[in-house]
Amino acid sequence: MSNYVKIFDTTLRDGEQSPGASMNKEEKLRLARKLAKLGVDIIEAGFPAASPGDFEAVRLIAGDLRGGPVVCGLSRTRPADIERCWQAVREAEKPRIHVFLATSDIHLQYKLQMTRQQVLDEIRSGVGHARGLCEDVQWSAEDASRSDPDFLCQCVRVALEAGATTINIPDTVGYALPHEFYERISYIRANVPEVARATLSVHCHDDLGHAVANSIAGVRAGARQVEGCINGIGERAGNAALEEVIMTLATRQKELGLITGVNKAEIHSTSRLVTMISGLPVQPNKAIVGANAFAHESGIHVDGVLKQPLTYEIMTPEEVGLASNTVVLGKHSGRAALRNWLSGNGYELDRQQCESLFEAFKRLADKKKEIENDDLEALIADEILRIPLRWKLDYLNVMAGTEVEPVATVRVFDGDSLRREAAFGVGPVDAVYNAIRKITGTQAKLMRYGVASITGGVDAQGEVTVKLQENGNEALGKGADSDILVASAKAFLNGINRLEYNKTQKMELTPGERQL
Ligand SMILES: CC(=O)SCCNC(=O)CCNC(=O)[C@H](O)C(C)(C)COP(=O)(O)OP(=O)(O)OC[C@H]1O[C@@H](n2cnc3c(N)ncnc32)[C@H](O)[C@@H]1OP(=O)(O)O
Ligand SMILES: CC(C)C(=O)C(=O)O
Repeated sequence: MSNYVKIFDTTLRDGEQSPGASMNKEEKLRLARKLAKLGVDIIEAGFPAASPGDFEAVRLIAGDLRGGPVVCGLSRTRPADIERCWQAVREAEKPRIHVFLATSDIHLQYKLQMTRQQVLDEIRSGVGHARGLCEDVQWSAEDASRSDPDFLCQCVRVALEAGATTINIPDTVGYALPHEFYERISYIRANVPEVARATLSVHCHDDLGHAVANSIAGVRAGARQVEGCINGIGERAGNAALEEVIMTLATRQKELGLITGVNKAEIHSTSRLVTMISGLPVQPNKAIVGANAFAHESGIHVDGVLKQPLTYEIMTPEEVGLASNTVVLGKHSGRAALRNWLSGNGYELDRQQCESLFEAFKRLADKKKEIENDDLEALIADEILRIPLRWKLDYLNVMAGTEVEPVATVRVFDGDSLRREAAFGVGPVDAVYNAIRKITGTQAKLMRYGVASITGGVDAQGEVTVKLQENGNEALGKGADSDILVASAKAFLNGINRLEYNKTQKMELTPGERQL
């Protein structure tokens, strides 16, 4: 038996069945081209009988892709659906009609309202009709994992006799356990030996979170096509995430002995395109393509990864198309992570400086979820360079609203003495800044002003970052407070302190500040 596993992508069909993920034909075409670049073997482009738009999308993709994957359309066993499907895929270099019919008693009794004999007849006529139009016909036994195994085998036999070239065994409602799914595929192979003439395929849903495990169980039992969607999108809880299937086969190739034709370096960009087009975000902890899949924060992990990535990475980020892994600085970071950040950002601190920066960093990390470059730059300025705090906010009062011109009264410490001024402005922040300008006499221009919240909730701490420029000198200022006007005043005064310090020290802008 071949060790090549065909990858059947149904992001454009089953993936599109995710509520809210409908795609227009231009989006589908764009994604189909990307999937072709990813190197999947089959693209299920849609369900042509579903709507004129889906018919057009499948037709467009079939006519567009050259030298690449098989282009497939889904169809019920009804003659009109099959004709419509053929009309849509016939221009493809390698067209496929995919006919499905449910085989479980639950579906027969309640949904199809058909007897087993009627189902067998319908498979024979539907697959036979499709085969009369197209050389490549796939038949799927919807709800196969809940079907009576012997009746399922009978259906498979009929589909093969009618000309099916691929037999797909779906776990439509994600009910199977991996060992059961393995047994089901093995049972079909043992009881319908003629299935060896066709490609045996698996199509698993994730209702109990076993879609990928069941797909791998399927190929271990002899299936040689795996169906799924990028990012694991799809009906209800989704389909098997193809990137996980692909990377499982690649990462455990020695043990499984199976290969695919996928260009793995395209995985990440394909995932991003699917997110963009479907509008379905990827959870950060999602395997392979989640934002945290190659990110490390815990000190012990970062220390290990910096010494040897193999300690905590079972595949390289480059393999799946990411430039590198990321080290995230936060509450759980250790000194190795901080030293790594410092050397990467051009700082040479001695041991003692590193220690005091590390302590300040941990104090900040207890308050703030993620530590950004700006935060570390500010800590270095405060903890290592120890910029003197000449100007310090004492209090401020602001009057603003729809009917008054904003006016602020601000009192500031100048060393040990106090100074107070009032000023108008176009808004409350501008009024505060004009009052501070009067007090400090600064000529600094405000080049950038940004607000971020440090904590959540109504008592969130707001953090203001400003970038100031005066006579060619630039400096960052930061201030945090639950009142955004107070945070703004603190940031402005912090920037003025740093500008004055720069003037006396002729201090260059730090690398982090220069990037801003
Ligand atoms: C497991 C899967 O993912 S299967 C694919 C699911 N995807 C979709 O359904 C998306 C596209 N579907 C559609 O746009 C519509 O359902 C259409 C156009 C196909 C059909 O619409 P309608 O004719 O209004 O039928 P409706 O959707 O209400 O019901 C489905 C009918 O198809 C029948 N049916 C279901 N599966 C099949 C099948 N494989 N072969 C033949 N008939 C089937 C049902 O028994 C039902 O028949 P009934 O109307 O005689 O009761
Ligand atoms: C049409 C088939 C393959 C399907 O989507 C399912 O059974 O989940």
